[in-house]
Amino acid sequence: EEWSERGAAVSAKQETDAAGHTQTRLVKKGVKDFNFGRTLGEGSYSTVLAATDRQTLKEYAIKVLDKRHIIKEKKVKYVNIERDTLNRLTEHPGIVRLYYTFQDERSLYFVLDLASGGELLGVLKKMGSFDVECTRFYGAEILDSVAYLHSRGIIHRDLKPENVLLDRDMHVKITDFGTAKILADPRRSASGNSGAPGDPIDGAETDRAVSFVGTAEYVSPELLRDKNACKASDLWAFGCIVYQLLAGRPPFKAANEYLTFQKILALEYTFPDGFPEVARDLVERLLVLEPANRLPVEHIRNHRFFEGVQWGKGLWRQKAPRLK
Ligand SMILES: Nc1ncnc2c1ncn2[C@@H]1O[C@H](COP(=O)(O)OP(=O)(O)OP(=O)(O)O)[C@@H](O)[C@H]1O
Ligand SMILES: O=C(O)[C@@H]1CCC(=O)N(CCc2ccc(Cl)cc2)[C@H]1c1ccccc1Cl
Repeated sequence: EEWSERGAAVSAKQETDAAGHTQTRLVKKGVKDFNFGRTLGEGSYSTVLAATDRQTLKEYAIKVLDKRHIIKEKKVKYVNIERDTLNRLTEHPGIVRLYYTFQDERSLYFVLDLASGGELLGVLKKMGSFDVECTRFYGAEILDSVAYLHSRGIIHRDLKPENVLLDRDMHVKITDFGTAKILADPRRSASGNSGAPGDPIDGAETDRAVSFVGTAEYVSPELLRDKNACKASDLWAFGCIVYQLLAGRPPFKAANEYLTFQKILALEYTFPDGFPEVARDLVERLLVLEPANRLPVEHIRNHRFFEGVQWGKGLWRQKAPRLK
């Protein structure tokens, strides 16, 4: 049988010797336990391959990182953040799950859920834009997943349609946690900050210059202004995504990053004609400059736009709406 502790899974091999005594040897999974298939995609420091476990025939996505490249690019911190974050996010259907990690002399391997439906961005580009029903479904699954991240003290910090993957049943699988922020555990940190919206994040990062800013179109004003990300920063990005699904483009987009940042800080965006009123009200309550004044998760769940959505397990068991 297999069991995994702290993201490292070992499998037990039963062996019986000549005298009929059985031995249980603990064996860590490795490259040889998989048949590697097609390349699913490339990152700046990674290659993601489809792979099949040779014993269980289960399919995975295996993210392979070249150690030399990571060290040269000084990205070791991101690797450890990705591992620590994924190890904390173990039981939500909307988050790409890490089954185990292993390494060889050249590479690091993350064995992850296979999201064979590709990126939400790709689907959106093909459709142009989503109707209200599809936006409601994908918005609800993304929100439910973000609520889980926040409940585990994690801020994603780079939510965007590229990082919302889809599994084979077209349900959401959020990925890309190397740039996430793990809030100090309120029970442990002296500051006892609860990571409430607008609260500065735990001491570690605020002392140093913030090492990371998300993707221009989805960056929150507080990150641009005070270099501080908080849980409400993910809700800003969520507002941008809901807008983008319905409008077919993000609310803040300019010829270059600097002009995009200026639009964000000035809250300079408009709704296209025909943008559904009920969605407009929701977006206007999320794209608010002051993080503490953004609609919190529980109020978003109860917003008219999500009327009729079954939150909880029901959301993840229903069939994804046909994209039309
Ligand atoms: N679990 C997965 N299942 C299927 N495809 C995946 C999975 N994880 C990543 N991919 C695909 O592989 C590609 C590389 O992903 P990866 O997370 O390694 O890098 P990235 O975050 O996209 O790039 P960067 O590191 O530059 O931000 C992405 O385009 C993504 O669509
Ligand atoms: O936490 C873990 O899962 C182990 C712990 C033991 C270990 O040595 N590593 C690798 C640490 C590491 C990180 C970056 C580079 Cl470039 C090299 C090694 C960790 C690791 C192994 C495989 C894949 C990812 C990681 Cl972080």
